[in-house]
Amino acid sequence: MSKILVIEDESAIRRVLVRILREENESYQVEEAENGVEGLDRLRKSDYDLVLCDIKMPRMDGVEVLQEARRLKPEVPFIMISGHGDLDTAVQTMRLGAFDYISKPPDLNRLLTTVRNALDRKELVVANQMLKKKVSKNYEMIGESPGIKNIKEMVEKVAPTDARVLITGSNGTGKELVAHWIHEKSGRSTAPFVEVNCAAIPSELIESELFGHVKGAFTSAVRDRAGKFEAADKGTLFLDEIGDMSLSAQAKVLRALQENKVSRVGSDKDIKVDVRVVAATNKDLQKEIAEGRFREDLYHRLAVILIRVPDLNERREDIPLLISHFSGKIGEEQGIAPKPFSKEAVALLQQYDWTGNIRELRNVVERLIILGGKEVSPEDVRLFASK
Ligand SMILES: Nc1ncnc2c1ncn2[C@@H]1O[C@H](COP(=O)(O)OP(=O)(O)OP(=O)(O)O)[C@@H](O)[C@H]1O
Repeated sequence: MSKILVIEDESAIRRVLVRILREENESYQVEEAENGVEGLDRLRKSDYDLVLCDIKMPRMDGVEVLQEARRLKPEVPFIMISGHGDLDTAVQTMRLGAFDYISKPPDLNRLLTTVRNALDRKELVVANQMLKKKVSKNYEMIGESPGIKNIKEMVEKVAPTDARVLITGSNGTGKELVAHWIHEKSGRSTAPFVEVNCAAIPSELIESELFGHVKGAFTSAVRDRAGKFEAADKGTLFLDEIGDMSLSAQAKVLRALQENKVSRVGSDKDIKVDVRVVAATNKDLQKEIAEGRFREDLYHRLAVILIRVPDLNERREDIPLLISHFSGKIGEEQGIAPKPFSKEAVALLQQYDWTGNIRELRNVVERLIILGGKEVSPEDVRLFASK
């Protein structure tokens, strides 16, 4: 069902529009308003999939209605109805965000095609928004501590730029989460987020993984293959555990960053790439540089912006929020209601030594949900939360 609102002061035209729409499709639920003020009022109180709005009306004209509606409900498409003499205004309304305009007296075919197109677009916009919400919910960053607030502020500022970011912190502190966030909040969010765990790939394969290879470049290269830099074109490449990358791969990454070009292993053809690199490490890269294991020039290329994710032990005030967040999530995954934790149990968990590891905390919460009583008690924590 599609809910359509017709805002038109001339009753004859309003009636024609309403009738045409109702006859066209039984699933169109059409409502009417006889002036802009009433139209906006309806728009405030109810959700519509489409608005048809006259431009010239007494009290409040169509342009004003459109502007206010863009503020209130920007996802609702507007089709403007223009009479003699306001064609220029009709064109202008497109710049203000109107989907399209039709002229009076309305041409039946044009009207119905425009209505269908606008409704299709609305569906797409809504589906897209839902998808985005789902994604950003998955990467929700829980915490109200100054450390987390600071990271959220930095992400807001840094994400829309193309600046490279180096994220540091111990294991399981949430570095990958921060990288996802930077991508989601950037202009690159519709392009891929590609992750490479540099520590998990044997050093002899890392170059081919990152840059691809051509057939015959080495024994197992039986066909041409694109690397992760190419896969991340227009998007974000997340180089996790960058401190574990071999020196020869580092040299190639440096070149890719300097020239925005890569070449596949075994080929000297350059391929242009547009990639934002976000890297992460749990190592002290200054120490790695001092000991000759990490290139200083690469460090400076990567660490334009530095984000340090604090250990959980440095932000214990976030532990109760994380416990209830994980309890809800685990309940959702297992199709059960979230299990309550007693205040004392939470307080006890808050004192544990977690170093940085949020993953560890999640595991403990899961264990307590499975093994603990109806309400998780300090006794349960003592029994089951040992690491
Ligand atoms: N602030 C947070 N709020 C909610 N969940 C979090 C938060 N930080 C981390 N997590 C969750 O904890 C787990 C570990 O986080 P993540 O993988 O981002 O850490 P990491 O620092 O990249 O780990 P590693 O060093 O092992 O690569 C993930 O499941 C992540 O969703």
